[in-house]
Amino acid sequence: MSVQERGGGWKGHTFRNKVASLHCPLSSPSHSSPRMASIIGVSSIYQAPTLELYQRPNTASAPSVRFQCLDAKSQSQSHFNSLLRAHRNTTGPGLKPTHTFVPSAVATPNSSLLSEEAFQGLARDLDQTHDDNDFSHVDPDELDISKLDLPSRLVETLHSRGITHLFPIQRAVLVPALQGRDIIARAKTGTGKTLAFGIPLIKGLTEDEHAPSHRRSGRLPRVLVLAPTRELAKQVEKEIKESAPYLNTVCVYGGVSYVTQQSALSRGVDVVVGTPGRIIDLINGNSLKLSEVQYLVLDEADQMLAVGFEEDVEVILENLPSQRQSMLFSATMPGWVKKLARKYLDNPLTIDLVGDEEEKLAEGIKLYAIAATATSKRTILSDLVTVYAKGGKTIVFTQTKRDADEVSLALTNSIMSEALHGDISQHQRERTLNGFRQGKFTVLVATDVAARGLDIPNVDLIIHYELPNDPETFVHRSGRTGRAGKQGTAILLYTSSQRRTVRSLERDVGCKFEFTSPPAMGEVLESSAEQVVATLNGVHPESVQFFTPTAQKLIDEQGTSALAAALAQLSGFSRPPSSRSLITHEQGWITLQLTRDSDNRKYFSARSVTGFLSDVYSAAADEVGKIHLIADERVQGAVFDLPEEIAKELLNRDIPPGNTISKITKLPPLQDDGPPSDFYGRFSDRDRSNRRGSSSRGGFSSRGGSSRDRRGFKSSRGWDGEDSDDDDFGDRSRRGGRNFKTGNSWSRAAGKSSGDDWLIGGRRSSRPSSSDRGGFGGACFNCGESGHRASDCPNTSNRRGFF
Ligand SMILES: Nc1ncnc2c1ncn2[C@@H]1O[C@H](COP(=O)(O)OP(=O)(O)OP(=O)(O)O)[C@@H](O)[C@H]1O
Repeated sequence: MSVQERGGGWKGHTFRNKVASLHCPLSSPSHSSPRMASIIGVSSIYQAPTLELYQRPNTASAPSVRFQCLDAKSQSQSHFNSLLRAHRNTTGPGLKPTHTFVPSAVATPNSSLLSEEAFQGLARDLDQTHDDNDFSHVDPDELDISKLDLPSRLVETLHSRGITHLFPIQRAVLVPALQGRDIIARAKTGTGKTLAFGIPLIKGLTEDEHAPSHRRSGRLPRVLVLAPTRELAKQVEKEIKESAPYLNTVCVYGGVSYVTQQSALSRGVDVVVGTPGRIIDLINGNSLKLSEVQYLVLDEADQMLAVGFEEDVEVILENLPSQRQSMLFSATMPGWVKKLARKYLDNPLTIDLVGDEEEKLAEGIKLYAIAATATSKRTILSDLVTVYAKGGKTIVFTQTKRDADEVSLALTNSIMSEALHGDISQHQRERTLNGFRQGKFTVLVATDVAARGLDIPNVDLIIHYELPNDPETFVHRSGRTGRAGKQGTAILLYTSSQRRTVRSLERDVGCKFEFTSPPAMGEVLESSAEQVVATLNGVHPESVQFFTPTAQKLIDEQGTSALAAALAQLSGFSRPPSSRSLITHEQGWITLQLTRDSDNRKYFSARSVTGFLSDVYSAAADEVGKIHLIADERVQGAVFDLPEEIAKELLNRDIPPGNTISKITKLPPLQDDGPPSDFYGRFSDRDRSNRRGSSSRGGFSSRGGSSRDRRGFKSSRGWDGEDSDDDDFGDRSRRGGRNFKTGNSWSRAAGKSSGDDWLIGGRRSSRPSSSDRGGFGGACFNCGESGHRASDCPNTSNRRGFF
């Protein structure tokens, strides 16, 4: 412990290796200004900052500061008080408090608390005190829930759930919440926000519990938690119930009968968790009375806005007693949430564990980006699951309900999978989520309604089957893995015309993707075999005995190939995997590479490839699929797809000298995107919705409201028409609430409508093929001009000897 005197004031206290730095001297005579004394850092959250300005008698200047430490542990408090006494002794006796203020504080990601004034003052004042702000070492005792004076029943149940130490957001919220402060908080996904408000609420209710009025039947709720979706509400209920089974917690949400909820409420309740729509219905039906609510929690407040609950939320808040404590959790702070905080929260403390930190994702999530086309996505999906999830749980996010159904159906051939979206009945959703939680199936294909808040333990892999609507959605989707400090993987599938959007996503989210290719067949086979081997451990020893004699016989006869055959059969590869394009991943295609000697300075384009093919083997020119130029200035070359049989034949043909053609197993770096539109026949998303018979809405819809995202794009989901899943997970749509849809503009900006790769000479080309036209569509391989083959090249002077 040290007190440093500098220049008539004091600069900082080191307290049990942590720093409570108080910035003095207070040079301004106007000591009523909070700016005069700023707490620049408090390492222990137990030292909730109350700042008192002291005025020396008979002097108009140099007021002193007292920093009051409100600590859960009296020992710490008394230590700190002696520190303050020491300080007072150095500055003289007779100080009188003139002004007390409790600064709004902001907890930084390293879990220190900084006053807002201090934040502002930091840039101005922080000079040589950097070392003082190293808060990295936190006394483990401060996190140990058995040492925090929590009710023993709560500690026991938390322990039985494997929860022994607080997570940072819980640590940061606990003391101010116990002091009764209103709180606005934000932390990364999966970091334990539910218990951050849950633990102080449960403590408050548990201590009250012995009051007779709090045990009587028919008692009114003292806690109200508002959640934007039914699933989130149920999850909060589950977390509170599991942590405090002795309290009566009731969850109310739409889509199910009122009767059960009404009778649960009438029996007496401590905590009500629910979606705003159903809560209002129950208030109107006189089944829910909020007159005794002491604690309000608004979970995922910004999502309330996104799903159109803002009016309902305000109506509910108007109905609450004004004497209450409120906590608001929100990932972002749109205007409405700020307004809500100003109007309904009392001098809230802001606890922000994300701050300006660039990386908005929880640590431990490894990110990959893989280029794919609409067609190839389907083909590679099961390979991605096989290789990256390794038999664990995967959530695949689609934009539309229809895609969720279709993708799930397509996957079911190889991997057990279920869809989850707003068109599925509430009961079925619950069955699906329970089945997924329990591992009855391993792949959940969901629309964005499942992105926020859902806590499914041990999800190993997230696949963004389509680009998310906005960076926040990306963070929330990805945050379904890597929860509670675990590791996870998220893969973003994008079309080549979306590459720039992927780069913007990196900037916006502050993350880095590893750009990689879909798994090669060898990796898929290897992972499949590993997973099959892992399942062998689950075979009962008695069953093994039955098969041992046959196994022995097979090994004697065939050696290891017998076991290999069994593994191949169990992996679903009883037949060898057919060849697959490296570009589109379609089966039955082979990707070849053509390179031209670098001393040949002629212009090389995709048309040069078709020209080459028609000269060497015209069937290949007719059948060629995608062509991509190699992105290496030193190499004149391209990769292209051919049907398997044609490719084999081409490889047997003689080719002009100076050229090399080969089958490749890995793509070289390819030149970046072509035009951002696909005029070669893949359905753009707009086309796709028309194809499905969706009534085109003739542009972007915002159904009852519009807002702008931070790029200034008008919010709407645009193309998805009625198929988009704008969350029926709450009760909003039934109540006719306004439906703000954020951000599809972002994916529009992402080139969502444009879709496919640059395709020249493609077999899906809407342009007539060379045979249709009876002419030649490629460029002459000799002179580079279109309309003729190299063999017919009129530019004889340019003709190479070969022809
Ligand atoms: N202190 C703790 N120790 C161990 N596990 C914890 C602790 N606190 C919470 N958990 C577990 O961590 C998981 C994630 O918690 P929670 O769902 O509250 O996260 P969240 O921050 O609300 O996430 P999201 O932003 O995605 O909604 C839950 O399974 C929860 O039981």
